[in-house]
Amino acid sequence: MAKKATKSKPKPTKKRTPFRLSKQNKIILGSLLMLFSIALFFSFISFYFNWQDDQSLLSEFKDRNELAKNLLNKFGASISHFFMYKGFGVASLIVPFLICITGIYLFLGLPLKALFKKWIWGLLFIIWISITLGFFATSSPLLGGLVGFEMNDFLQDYAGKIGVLLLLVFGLIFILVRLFDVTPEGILSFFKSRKEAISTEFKANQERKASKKKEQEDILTTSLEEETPVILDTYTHKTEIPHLEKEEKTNDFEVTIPEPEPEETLAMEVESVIEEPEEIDVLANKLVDDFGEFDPTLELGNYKFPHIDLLDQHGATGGITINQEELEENKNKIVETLKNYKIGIAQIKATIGPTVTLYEIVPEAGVRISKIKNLEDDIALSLAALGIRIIAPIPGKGTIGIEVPNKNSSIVSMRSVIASSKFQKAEMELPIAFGKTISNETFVVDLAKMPHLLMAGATGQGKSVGLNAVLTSLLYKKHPAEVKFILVDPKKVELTLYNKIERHFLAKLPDSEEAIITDNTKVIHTLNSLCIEMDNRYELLKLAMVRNLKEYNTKFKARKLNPNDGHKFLPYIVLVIDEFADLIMTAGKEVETPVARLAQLARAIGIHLIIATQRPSVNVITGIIKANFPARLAFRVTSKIDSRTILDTAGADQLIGRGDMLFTQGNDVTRIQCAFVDTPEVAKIVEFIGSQRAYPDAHELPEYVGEDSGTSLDNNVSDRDAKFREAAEVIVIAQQGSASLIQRKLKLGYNRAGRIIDQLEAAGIVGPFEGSKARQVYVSDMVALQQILDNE
Ligand SMILES: Nc1ncnc2c1ncn2[C@@H]1O[C@H](COP(=O)(O)OP(=O)(O)OP(=O)(O)O)[C@@H](O)[C@H]1O
Repeated sequence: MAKKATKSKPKPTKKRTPFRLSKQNKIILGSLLMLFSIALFFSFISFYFNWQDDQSLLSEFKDRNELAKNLLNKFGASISHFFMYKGFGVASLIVPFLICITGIYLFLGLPLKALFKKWIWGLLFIIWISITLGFFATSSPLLGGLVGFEMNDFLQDYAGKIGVLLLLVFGLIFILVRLFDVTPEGILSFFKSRKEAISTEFKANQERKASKKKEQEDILTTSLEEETPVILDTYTHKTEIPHLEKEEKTNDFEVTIPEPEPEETLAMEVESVIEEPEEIDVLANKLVDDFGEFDPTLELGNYKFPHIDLLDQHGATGGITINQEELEENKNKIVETLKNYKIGIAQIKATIGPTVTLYEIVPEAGVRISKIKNLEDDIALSLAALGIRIIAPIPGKGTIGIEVPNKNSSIVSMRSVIASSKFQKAEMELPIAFGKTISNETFVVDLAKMPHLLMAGATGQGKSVGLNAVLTSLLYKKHPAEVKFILVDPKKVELTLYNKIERHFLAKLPDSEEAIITDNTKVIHTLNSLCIEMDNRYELLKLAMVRNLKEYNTKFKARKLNPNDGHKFLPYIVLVIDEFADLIMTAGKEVETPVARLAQLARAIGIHLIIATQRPSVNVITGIIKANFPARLAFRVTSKIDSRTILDTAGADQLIGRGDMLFTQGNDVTRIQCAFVDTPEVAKIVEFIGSQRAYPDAHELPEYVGEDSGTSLDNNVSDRDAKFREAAEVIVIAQQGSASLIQRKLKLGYNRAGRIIDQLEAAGIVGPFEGSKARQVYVSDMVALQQILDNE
């Protein structure tokens, strides 16, 4: 049975492709047709000049002594006679053209479907030309050929000369309109443009003549006048400052797909799959053809990215200076200290970083690593230095690392990391240049991949500078259309500078005056509003059938999403909270819950959180928050416990401060010297951006109506929105209680739709807010809804 089934399988495919040609055969046939078309063309042309001489030879085709004058001899004479004389006359020249195109299609393996249309049009054209020439050129029958002559004769017998003429005119109009898309407007505009071209040409001619005349006059007058000294204005003011251009993304590597070698033994033909384009794709492609891809940056098309000269060098021009003496001294001390504890060293190597030097040691065989680790304090004591960190062993290297602070640390300027090719060429969604690692490499990470960042550090250790470095990195790489910041600054002083870029880069609640949030209740509203934004975005992603913001925006740019359905380009949103401890202390769960929700869910929809705190204690960085912030950044903290809370390991207590930090995104901990960007530099950058043309307002977040406002459950029939009933019907029909559904179907703004949904909740038609899920609909059908509304 099974055998039978497998045997009968290939039959249908065999039936479907009876005339399929292999690739090689297509090439052979294609080239044959192309050559044949060339032969035809030449014989047709030469037939036109020699037909009278050659005509008598046609009956003596087999006689080898008789030669024709046609370029392709008797073959040319015969075939041309057939096409030109007995066929369509001059119009036959289209035949080699059609054969040549067919040959090219076969040769290149192009789909033959399009060819069919060409042949139909070609044949129509041949017939029309032949009849037309037959009609007009009656004295020279070779122009219209026998077909043209006979057809004319035939048609004129029935429709008369005028009838045939009108028929030919109709044929011409048909061909022009259908084949060449000629329209009356097109003809008019063509003549208009010609007229303009002629008149401008005429004007230019006139001007040229006039200037020539003037020149000649000038020469005459200057030769008569006395020579006067000419004062040249040689002072030119250079205003251009070199700009740090946004790098164009290039794809560096090529992927070559090797052609499969033809199999000799068993050749199998694979039918080329022609994917049927979806209706939406066809429309999107047409839109993209007509208007190009959607460009979110177009509204601020003239926006200039800040240039590198806005940042200072901070004296760090020549990189790191190596102090050989210090190196030798430290090495000797390490060797000696370890010797005191009977630990022998087989090898030692130093890597000099901007603030710290890493001594990598390979201990002699048999030495226990834990023994070295326990000597941390003793080594620090003997080196008489703060901030010694022992990494035993260095992951992936099999050595033990001892990090010793340099006596003279060098500042890593923000300028140097922004200018580094690593940052400039970073193909990341939200690239952040934190600073330099111990091996002096610029450290760049993608915030979109983190996807949230927790920062901690005791006061004065460089947190604010770190935050500024993050914001500066993004300002240098992103257009205002691509990213929006929400800045929360309970300290009220650290982030105020960014007020200047409110209408470029900041997002705020509707009706709120200050874009930088300093008030705790506003923080709660903003966080909840962000949760609403998150739900809305998820809804949009669901509608667009994509999994994340990047895919969504790509689809939107390709015009595959209709803005009338509520779709729009979605910028990344980066929420920065400068002092989280303060918020948690005052607002507790009210802040913790939305932060945790956002941290858990917001990664796919482009909302990223950066939270900084001075006090990394467990009641501030709670378990639920910690679990959702895999990327952590620790500046110097005061105790081992704090270091454990933030990094899950000790080490941050051993840092030396002033931007010395540890970064982890999971397992490995990297020591980085944070890039230094001073307040005046930030001021210059925001001034540069702020002075440019901006959006009319800051990016608006969805409105959040707090529970305290009391409007949510006010079931007052007279206060209801005019669209309440319609909205209720939409919700009941769709059985889905979402504000965005009302928004889309009734074309309302978000706030109004939100209010209606609250009124629907108050009327008992939908259930309460359930986070990212749509509200439950309590009314099952329209009859029940009618009853409820009538009884009110
Ligand atoms: N990356 C750095 N390189 C060099 N110096 C730095 C760096 N970061 C910070 N500093 C120095 O440390 C000082 C304090 O830094 P910063 O204001 O960022 O601390 P902070 O942690 O934000 O303090 P607070 O929590 O009190 O606001 C700076 O004024 C600067 O002199």
